[in-house]
Amino acid sequence: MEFTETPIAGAYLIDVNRIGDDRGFFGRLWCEQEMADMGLATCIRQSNIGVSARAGTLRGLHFQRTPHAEVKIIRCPRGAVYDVIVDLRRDSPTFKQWFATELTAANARMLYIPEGCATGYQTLVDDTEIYYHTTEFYHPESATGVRYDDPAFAIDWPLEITAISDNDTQWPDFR
Ligand SMILES: Cc1cn([C@H]2C[C@H](O)[C@@H](COP(=O)(O)OP(=O)(O)O[C@H]3O[C@@H](C)C(=O)[C@@H](O)[C@H]3O)O2)c(=O)[nH]c1=O
Repeated sequence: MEFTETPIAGAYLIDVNRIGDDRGFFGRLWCEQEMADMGLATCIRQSNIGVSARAGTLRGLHFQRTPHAEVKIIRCPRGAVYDVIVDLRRDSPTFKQWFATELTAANARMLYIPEGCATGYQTLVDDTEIYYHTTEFYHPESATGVRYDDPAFAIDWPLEITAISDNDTQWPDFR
């Protein structure tokens, strides 16, 4: 696994170290030891799938508040997404900054999102699947979000939005 810190403090891109041969390649998607060596979370409590039918679908931006804050580790085994993280940690040097990367089936890239950051994604092609781990159980009472078009962040999304939940259009302005 190859770890690259993003411009958001404590958030990492995790790429597969591809060991290739004439059949294709082999690589690790998860290794508790390598995560621990990097000082990253190792406790996986849930693994979730999200499937979106249409390109342009936007989900997010979501996070869980303390005491149920969680790390998420996201990848895209089918299709492609533009995945955004926003730093909501008031004591962070990158507070209110955002960062985006493309996660695709072809690049097999993962995004490690620390506690206190919200994440959301827009699908870039039809029939896209994301698969992600969380370090905390789902607690609906702690689950919340910030709006994709909140002027506090001014996130650039790549496509016209073709589908979004009512919840995700209604998160209040961030203060
Ligand atoms: C996250 C989650 C949702 N649910 C339920 C709540 C709701 O009825 C239904 C669909 O939930 P949502 O509309 O929140 O699904 P979705 O918009 O796909 O939510 C996801 O968005 C991305 C950006 C994330 O970061 C994820 O953590 C998750 O919040 O599933 C669970 O039962 N368990 C869970 O762990």
